[in-house]
Amino acid sequence: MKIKFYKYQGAGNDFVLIDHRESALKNIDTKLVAKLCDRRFGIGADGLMFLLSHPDYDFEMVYYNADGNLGSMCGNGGRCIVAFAKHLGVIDSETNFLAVDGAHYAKISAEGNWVELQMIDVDDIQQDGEAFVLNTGSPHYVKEVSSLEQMDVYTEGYNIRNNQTYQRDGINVNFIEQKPNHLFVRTFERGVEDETYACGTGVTAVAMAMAKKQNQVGKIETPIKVLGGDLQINFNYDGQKFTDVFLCGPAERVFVGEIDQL
Ligand SMILES: N[C@H](CCC[C@H](N)C(=O)O)C(=O)O
Repeated sequence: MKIKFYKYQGAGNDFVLIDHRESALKNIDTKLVAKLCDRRFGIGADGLMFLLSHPDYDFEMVYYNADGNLGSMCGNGGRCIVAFAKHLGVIDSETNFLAVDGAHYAKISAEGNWVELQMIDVDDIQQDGEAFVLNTGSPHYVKEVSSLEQMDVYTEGYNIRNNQTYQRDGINVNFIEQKPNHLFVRTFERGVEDETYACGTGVTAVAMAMAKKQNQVGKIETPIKVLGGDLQINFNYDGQKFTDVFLCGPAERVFVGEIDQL
């Protein structure tokens, strides 16, 4: 049986997308998803998503990490699946859809390549030494560093993700460097177990941690550069809680193909 798939990327975080409304793929297991995401033996992606229909929402997003396991929320994946839903004609310029961490509202540009995705409210930021730890739909560790361009993000990120505190459940590890007009961020992703070019829930966590660290309150807009491009985080912060959180950035359909051997 041939299964049609779409490849999308958002700031270089790349995904395989499958329209599962007609239930195309049966027997989805870890091995199959991991193979489809493999960059040598499969299509290649940081994650794989199914778009499903849902009685109360425009659609439902089901996200798997590249290792084949179900993931927690993926912000860039969420932006890409909104672009996919528009391409399929499931939505037009805005949507309410369901993901693993609950309902999400999003807006998409008329051209279909710029998505502003509302993320969950956050009111709990912990500290681990100098670093901040928070959950923006996925768990994140956020640490400020210097000379981030030269840093060995794989090794440093791997060591934190696999230390005694985080080894069991895993964590996504984000390193930040303050630049004059933006934050530069690099992320080691759980579930990919490698550095990716962008992480949406990660840059959301970064913007929140920095606002808290710098005692900023009010309506805050944070421009962020990642390896794969530019993202922006907007939210309100009253010193306790982050609300009206939006992850804004590009989402591009790269190619369409067929999986013909499963
Ligand atoms: N790339 C994603 C994060 C995926 C979450 C995953 N790595 C996990 O912790 O399950 C993002 O844009 O937010």
